[in-house]
Amino acid sequence: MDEDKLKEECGVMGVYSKVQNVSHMIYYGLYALQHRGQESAGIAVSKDSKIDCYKDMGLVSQVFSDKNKLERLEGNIGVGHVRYSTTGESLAVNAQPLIVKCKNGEMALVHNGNIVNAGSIRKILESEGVSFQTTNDSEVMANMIARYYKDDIEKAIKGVMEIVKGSYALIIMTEDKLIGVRDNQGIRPLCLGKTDDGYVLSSESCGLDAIGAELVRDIEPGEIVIIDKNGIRSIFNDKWNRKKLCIFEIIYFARPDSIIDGINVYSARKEAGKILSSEYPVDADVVISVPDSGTPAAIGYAEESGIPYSIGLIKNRYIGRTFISPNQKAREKGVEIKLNVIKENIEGKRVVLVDDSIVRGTTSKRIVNMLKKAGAKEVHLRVSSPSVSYPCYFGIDTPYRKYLIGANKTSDEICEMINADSLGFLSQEGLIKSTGKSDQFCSACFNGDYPMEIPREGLELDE
Ligand SMILES: O=P(O)(O)OC[C@H]1O[C@H](OP(=O)(O)OP(=O)(O)O)[C@H](O)[C@@H]1O
Ligand SMILES: NC(=O)CC[C@H](N)C(=O)O
Ligand SMILES: [Mg+2]
Repeated sequence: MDEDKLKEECGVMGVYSKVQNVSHMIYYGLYALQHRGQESAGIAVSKDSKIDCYKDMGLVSQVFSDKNKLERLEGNIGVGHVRYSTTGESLAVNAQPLIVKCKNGEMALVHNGNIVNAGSIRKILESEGVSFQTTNDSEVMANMIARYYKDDIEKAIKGVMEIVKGSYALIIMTEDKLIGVRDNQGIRPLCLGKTDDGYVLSSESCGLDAIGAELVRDIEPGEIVIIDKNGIRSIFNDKWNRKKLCIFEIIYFARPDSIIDGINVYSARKEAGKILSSEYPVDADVVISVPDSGTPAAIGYAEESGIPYSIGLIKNRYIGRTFISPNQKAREKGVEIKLNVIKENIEGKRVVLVDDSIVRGTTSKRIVNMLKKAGAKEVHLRVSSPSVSYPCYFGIDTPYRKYLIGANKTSDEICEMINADSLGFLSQEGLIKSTGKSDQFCSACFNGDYPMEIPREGLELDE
């Protein structure tokens, strides 16, 4: 894993229509899911037993800037992907959808998640004569499904689900079917929507909203949902379906206008801010957020504490969500380009600064100093999640453990390092409470309690 990356995800989208071409719908859906991955984008459609695909490096709008590329993708079933790599470099060859040969011709697959035993499965498949076009883990799943696809694809998928370890929200397209799959613990999200003439699968419900589809429900852990000309049906790989949704989806990844597993992301973030205020109250004059993802929690903190909310930092909207830079110095400069202070709102004031998470500490260190330089009298940092102390092996590109500030420093040490007047992290109990659900989450980044055993090869990420 590249030590300079922050963290993101991948977004998947699939549309089945009885009557119309779907590439435009997938395009707009991916546009809404852009925050989940900014490295590459692609769309594949199926028509007359033939799959057409276009993918490249860049944002959705850049990859499809020439609208002819979209026009040429004709078909009434389609899948799309926005990628942030976890396994396999960030190269065009690793962009998705992946197209592989199978029983009746071809199938396309898009994947969000990370397979922790992909390396050993890959070796077995290679020894059986399977050749790979990419270095990513998603192709291991695609090739395995294709290989076991003898009579029906559902059986093949079920078989693969028993062997593959890790997290996956998959959408698979064959010549006549659109299939959604969620891993046995539902670590990564996937939801189902309905249009007038068909169905949609999307990583988040904001992808459905973008194309006017109605949210029907979330795909269950271990569920395989099959959409074809006969309608929709599901089968279950019910071996271990114990829900373990990635809590970081709720804290940071997902868009606040999404609903995931029945959790309204905006409300959960706001509630986290309220709980944070009761866990770590402070006398102050103003509450400000670190935009964008810290804003709902800051509003909650202000509401609960009675301290007025104001805008203290402006984010340059032309800078991507996660600022990726070649080295730490550039990354620190990056925070200054990305965020700037509104001096009159903080000058001479005791400021409560609310962010959703601290990973390396780059953002908070820089911002506290920016605020002090601009005249803030005191800066009290409040973080609406616990301290990130363990790496993720299931799709979140958190850095090596040695770069995780929470793995190496106590809260007091972090406070001193970032030059804040006080620091408070939301408790794990407070975080779970903010979701309004019982504990059905993977919170391994905070407590090291991983949802499955991680094979030796998976741990290589942390070496
Ligand atoms: O401690 P650090 O390593 O600096 O990482 C934590 C920061 O990164 C994320 O924001 P990001 O800039 O990725 O996106 P956002 O604009 O959506 O908040 C997160 O919201 C924190 O602000
Ligand atoms: N972030 C993701 O979900 C990435 C999917 C897949 N592991 C890849 O590297 O392409
Ligand atoms: Mg942020």
